Amino acid sequence: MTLPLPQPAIEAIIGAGRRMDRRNWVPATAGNFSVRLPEGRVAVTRSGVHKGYLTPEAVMVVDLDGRPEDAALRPSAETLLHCGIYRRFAEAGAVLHGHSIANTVLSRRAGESLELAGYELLKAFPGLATHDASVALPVFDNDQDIARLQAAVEGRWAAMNVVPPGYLIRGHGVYVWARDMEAALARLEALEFMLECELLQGRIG
Ligand SMILES: CSCCC(=O)C(=O)COP(=O)(O)O
Ligand SMILES: [Zn+2]
Repeated sequence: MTLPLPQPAIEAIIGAGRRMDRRNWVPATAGNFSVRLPEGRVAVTRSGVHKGYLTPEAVMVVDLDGRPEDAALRPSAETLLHCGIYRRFAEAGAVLHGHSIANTVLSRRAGESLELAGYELLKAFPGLATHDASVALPVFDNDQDIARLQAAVEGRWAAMNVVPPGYLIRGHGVYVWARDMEAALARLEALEFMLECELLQGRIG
């Protein structure tokens, strides 16, 4: 017997899409979102829909290996990246992926990581109580083979002492996670704010 998809998870995902669309972070059908459910289940957006106009039917359930409960439905093409986050970080309750202009442009110019330092909004990241700090966001080369991309992400995580709750994919977008959807949105907004600052600073020199 299949368990129901809880209404709060559906509402959190639809609300995230609307909020990110208002900021132009999910153009065309870009972006995907998920919420961890009990019993090893994950609510995730279906593939190929506009994330600013999600309906309850656009949210489905997969397991922690990305297998859909309803084989007739196609989950996000990037579901394995969401599942990788939930498998690795027990505290992760929601994952957001967006394609902003700032994260796309800056990730194309970055090396293996992008450092954000001296921003008050760094406090949106765990363990940073002051602006006098920095976060090195990992940057991964884009790859249409999502299982291979997830393997690269896991390889980098394994070599890090502290893993920041986010990363960039070059020329593609950002992934951010937190304990729940509200916290993930706050973290994403803080991160995108800092990325926009970096972009503007690059323009004015
Ligand atoms: C037109 S966006 C290309 C795919 C992508 O990067 C994305 O975020 C959306 O893919 P999904 O399968 O989740 O709709
Ligand atoms: Zn994407």
